[in-house]
Amino acid sequence: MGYKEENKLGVALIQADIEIGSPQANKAHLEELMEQAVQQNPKPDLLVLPEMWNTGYALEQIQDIADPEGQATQAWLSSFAQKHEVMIVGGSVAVKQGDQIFNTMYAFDQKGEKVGEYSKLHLFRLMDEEKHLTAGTELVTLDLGGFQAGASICYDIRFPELARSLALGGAKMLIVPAEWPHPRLHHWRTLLMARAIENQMYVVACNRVGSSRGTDFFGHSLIIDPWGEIIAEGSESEEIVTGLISPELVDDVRGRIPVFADRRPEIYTDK
Ligand SMILES: O=C(O)CCC(=O)C(=O)O
Repeated sequence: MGYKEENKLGVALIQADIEIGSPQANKAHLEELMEQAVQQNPKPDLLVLPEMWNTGYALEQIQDIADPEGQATQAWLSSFAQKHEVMIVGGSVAVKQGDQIFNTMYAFDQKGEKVGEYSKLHLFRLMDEEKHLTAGTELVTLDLGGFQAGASICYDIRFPELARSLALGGAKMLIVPAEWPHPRLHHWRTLLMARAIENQMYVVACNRVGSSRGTDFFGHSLIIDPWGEIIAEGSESEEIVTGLISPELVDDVRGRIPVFADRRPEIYTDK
């Protein structure tokens, strides 16, 4: 049994290392960690994986190793979710659609039904993403057991407009799979904290660990509450980071400081 009876959601972030360019090895490794996560007592209700876990940033080979239509990834996530009766936000994977490659998140409920998918909107030029990937075009909110979760991926958190739009659309949680490296730990923690405080929403962020081609990824996966308090934070090693979140706290914080009612959109510029 999970946490359902208390109207709370138990979240487990799978803070894993990723082997660049090796989708099969990464899937097998993640599955081991996910098995460990669902053996915990109480069992988490929701698992969240890191960004681009199938290929890592093997961008020069990405046309050859991205998952065609995301089919293999979706079948695997759906079957794990159904078998273990757990919701999964499957981080993101490189997905091939025709000649284009997207950085795409898939989410499933406990019955293995797809809840939604989201492709990263903001491509990260520092890693040449825009040379190899195609950006998504849609805002996505996932219904995770009645808890509305806005979708974002890594670099997306540098764009406060995205989290604000998702919050205005009803999201009470921001989900953030990432491959965020040193030396920008300060940016990662500060931006995530800010997105939580300014939007009075949970932030659930799963970053990878380990090194690829001279880049060191620091983990520090975070679960932050709508008051900006850290519920759980990962180390720099592989681990499962867990925490309990409650939709009522979002309403409580939004009731205490009515940021959304006090906005002045008629004065802000759009562009
Ligand atoms: O914005 C950053 O500093 C890191 C972003 C990133 O690594 C990514 O989007 O993959």
